[in-house]
Amino acid sequence: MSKVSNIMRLALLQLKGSKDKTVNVQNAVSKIEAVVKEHQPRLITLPECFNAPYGTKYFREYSETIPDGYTSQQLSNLAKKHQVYIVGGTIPELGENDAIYNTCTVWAPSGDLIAKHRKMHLFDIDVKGGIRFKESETLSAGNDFTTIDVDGHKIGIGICYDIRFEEMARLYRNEGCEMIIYPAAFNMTTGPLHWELLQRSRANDNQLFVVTTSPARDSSAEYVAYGHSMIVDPWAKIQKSAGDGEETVVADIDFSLVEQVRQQIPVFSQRRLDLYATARHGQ
Ligand SMILES: NC(=O)CCC(=O)C(=O)O
Repeated sequence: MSKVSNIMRLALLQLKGSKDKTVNVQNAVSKIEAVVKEHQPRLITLPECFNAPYGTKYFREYSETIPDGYTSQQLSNLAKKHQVYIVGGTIPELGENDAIYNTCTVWAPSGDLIAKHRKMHLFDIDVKGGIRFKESETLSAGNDFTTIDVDGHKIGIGICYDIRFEEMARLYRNEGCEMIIYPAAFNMTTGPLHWELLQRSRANDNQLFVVTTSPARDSSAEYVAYGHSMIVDPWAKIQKSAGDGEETVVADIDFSLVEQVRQQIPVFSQRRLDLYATARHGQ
């Protein structure tokens, strides 16, 4: 599709979570209604696991089929009602053969599901004295890369831990993406160390926009999310970021920055691929 405009208004909803799925989804619904009324964004993003508590013991209980489950239907209706794109954070998805996935749905203004991204890299870490988490205890990994087209702009989708894998972001850049959106929920151990660093790194390496949307921080939750949803531009500058509480971030993305950076610092045409693809590759 040809580019309709270089400017796109985005709204990132950093939402409070709870153990009540209906409350979580209705909170998202009311925040979407409010931001549409006040700012008319073209694209709205939600956090990772926004309809459920983030924890391996909860994923199956809260899981739903896509696109006929309760959460999907709410997002589809809103996208259609307000003629917006919704990158619907993630929800635990009940998939084929009883497998559960951490899945991002993307809804077009027609109300149609235009993409479904299953988290490809499961969050399995054990930081001594910090955090141990093992998504693979209950989740299966997705195997497919996901890109969408919004008004002629190609956007890649990843989920949280996926951001640590530079190869995935590189692949999206090579496919022509100008932005990568990661619904995410970093934590209080790795968040302060790596959250901003990873976003600015992926943006800088690939000369594109990086957008993350986190749940709001709730210090009484079993998993305490870091917050600080963020938009980083292709110069690796933070365009806008949230604090740690419930917050809506609205920003106008200027996609012409992508081409500016790529022309002025043309690393992608300067790569010495003739030298990198050696026997050492992969060691
Ligand atoms: N939900 C996640 O994938 C968390 C990733 C994370 O916190 C990290 O440090 O990576």
